Amino acid sequence: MRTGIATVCLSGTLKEKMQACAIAGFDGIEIFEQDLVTSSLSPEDVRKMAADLGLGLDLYQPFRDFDSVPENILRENLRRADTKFKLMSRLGMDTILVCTNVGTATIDDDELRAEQLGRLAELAENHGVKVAYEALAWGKYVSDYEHAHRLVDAVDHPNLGTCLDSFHILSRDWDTAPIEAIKPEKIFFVQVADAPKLAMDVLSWSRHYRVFPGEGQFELAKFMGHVARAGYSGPVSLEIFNDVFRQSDVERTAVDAMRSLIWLEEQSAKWLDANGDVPDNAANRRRYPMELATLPKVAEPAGFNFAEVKTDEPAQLETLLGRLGFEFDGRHRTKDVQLWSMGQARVIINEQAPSHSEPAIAALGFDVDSPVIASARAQQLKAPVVPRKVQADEEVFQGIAAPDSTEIFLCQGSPDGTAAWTSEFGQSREFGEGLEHPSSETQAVIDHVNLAQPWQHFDEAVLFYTSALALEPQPFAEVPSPSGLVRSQVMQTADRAVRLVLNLAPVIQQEPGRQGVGQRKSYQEHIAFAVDDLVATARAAKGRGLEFLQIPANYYEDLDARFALDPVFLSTLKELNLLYDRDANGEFLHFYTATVGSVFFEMVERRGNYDGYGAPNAPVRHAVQYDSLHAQNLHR
Ligand SMILES: O=C(O)c1ccc(O)c(O)c1
Ligand SMILES: [Mg+2]
Repeated sequence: MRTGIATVCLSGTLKEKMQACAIAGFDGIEIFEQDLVTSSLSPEDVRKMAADLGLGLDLYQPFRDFDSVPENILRENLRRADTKFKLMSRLGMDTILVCTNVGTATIDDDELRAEQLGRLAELAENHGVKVAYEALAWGKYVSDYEHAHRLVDAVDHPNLGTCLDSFHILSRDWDTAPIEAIKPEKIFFVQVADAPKLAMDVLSWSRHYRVFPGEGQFELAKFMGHVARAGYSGPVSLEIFNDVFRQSDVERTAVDAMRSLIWLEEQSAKWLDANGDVPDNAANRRRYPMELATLPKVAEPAGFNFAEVKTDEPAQLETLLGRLGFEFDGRHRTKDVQLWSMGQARVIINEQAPSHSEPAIAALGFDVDSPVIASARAQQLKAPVVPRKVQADEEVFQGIAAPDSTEIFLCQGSPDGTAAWTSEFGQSREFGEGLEHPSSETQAVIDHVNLAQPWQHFDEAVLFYTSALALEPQPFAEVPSPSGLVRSQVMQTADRAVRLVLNLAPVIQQEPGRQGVGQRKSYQEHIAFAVDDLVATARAAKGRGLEFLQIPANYYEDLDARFALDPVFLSTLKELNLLYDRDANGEFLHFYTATVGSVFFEMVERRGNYDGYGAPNAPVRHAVQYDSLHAQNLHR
C-alpha cells in the first residue's frame, strides 16, 4: 500500500513536516495549501527537498468552492485554477483535490455542475493535471461521495476523478459497499481518517476531532476493504485535522501516523479474509492490485505477569503492600528491586525514584504465547525497544516503550499463572517494627491497571495498545474531579484477563506562589487487585493497620438512596471505607489505599458478571484524593 499523509496533520514548518514524514517512512505527502503559502521555500525548493527525502508529492489541496456558481464566478474560478495548475507544474505535482462547494454555491443543478466540472477537467488536461473531486460532508449541494461520483461519471473526462475521504463518508453513515462499483481508474485519491463518534455539527467534528486510524470508532478496515475490492492501488493518505497533533512533537506524531497506517493495512487484509476474500496464492497476493502487508500475528495477552512501581519511598510502599496482605518474596540477585506477591498478583518495587517525566508505574509485564513474535509485531509497528541489562542466567524480557514511557514487557505465559523469573529473587529480609512476615493465603490477580497519560499522547496510547498488544478500546468516559474532567478510556481483552484504564488527568493551573496540588511531581496511577472476598480482605488489612482512603459519609447516604441496601451490609461498607456499585450484570465492591508518592492500590471484588470499574464512584475517589493531596502540600 502506498502510504501518505497530509501536511495539515503535523506541527512545524513545511520543511520540518517533510523531514518528519521521511523519517517516519511515508511514501508521499499531500501539500496543504496553507503550508506552502506560509513557507519561505520556493516551489522549486520544495520539489527538490521532496526528491532528496524520497517523498512523493502526491496531492495538492484543497481547491475550494469551484462549482455550482453563476458564469461570471465560474470564469474567475477557472482563472484561479489556472494559476494553481501552473504552481503545481513548478512543484512537479500532478493531482489536485477540489472539494465540493460549501461557500459560494447558489445553483443546485447537476447538469450545470457537470458542465462546469467538465470545463475544469479540460483546463487541467492542458496542464497535465488530474482533478480529484471530493464530497465534503457539509457540502452545500453535494455532500455524498456517490453523488460526487455520479457527476464525475457524467463528465466522463480522463482528467476528472473521485477523491474518497473516509471521514466525509463515515461521519454521515453513508454505505461504503457502493465504493466497489467505482472504476479503479476513476478513483484518483483516497484519504483516511478516524474519529470518535460525537454528536456535534459535522464541520467542527471534522476540523478538530479527527484522529489517526485505530484511535477512533470508524469502521475503517471495512472502508478500506471496499476500496481494495474496487481495484484502487494509489496512495492511502492520512488527513487528520486535530488540535492536539497540530501542536505536538512533529516527528513523534509522524511515527504515530505511520503506525496507524501499518495497522490499518493489516486490519484491512483481515477484513477481506473475514469477508470471503481468500488470498490467491502462498505469497498472500490478492486478486486486487492493492498490496496489503501483514504483521506477525499475536493473540491478545492472557493476563498480567507483573507490575513494577518506582518510588523514592520504598519503606512506605512496603508497609502498604504488607498491610494489604502481600508477601515479600525477596530482593533481586543483581538489581535493586524487590518482589511482593499475593496469589498471582506480582508487584516489583523499584527503589529508583521516578524522574519528573516518568510514570510511577514504570513497567507492566503481560503474558503472551510468544514473546519474540509479540515483540517483532510491536517493533514493526514502530514501538521503541527498551534496552535491558541481563545477566547470563536471567530471563531475557522483550521490552517495548509505551507512548508515556511505561515499559511493556512481553513475558512467556504459563498455564498455572506462575512466572519462572521469580526464582531470581532471594528470600532474606528483615521486617520493620510491628510488621510480621505476612503469609499470603489470599488468592489475588491484577484486575486492572490505571495509567495516567500526558494529554498530548492519549490518542497515541490508544493506538499503541490496540495495535501492538491487541487490546480493544472502549468508548471513553469523562469523570468529574475537583481539578477538572478526567478523560478515561478502558482498553481490554475480550476475556477481560487484561484491563488497562488510560486516564487523561487535567493539570491544575495555579497562581504563582500558591501552594497546592499543582506542585505534584507526577500523576497518580494505580494497580487494582481482584480478590474473592473483599470484606474479609479489608478486615484483615484493617487489622494490620492499613491506611484506607477515607470515604465521606455523604457517599453512603447516596448509596442507600440509590440501591436501598441492607442496613447491616451498608454499615459494613461504611465501617471499612468500601465502595459499591451494581448493575444488571452483577455487583462490585472495592476500596482504595492512601497514596505513596504517586501510586496507590485498589482491591476489588467482582460479583456475578459485573464488567465495569465502579465508574459512579470515581468522582468520590478523585475528590478525596484531591483533599488529601491538598492537605499534604499545605503541611510541607
Ligand atoms: O475541512 C476542510 O475544509 C477540508 C478540506 C479538504 C479536505 O480534503 C477535507 O477533507 C476537508
Ligand atoms: Mg479530505
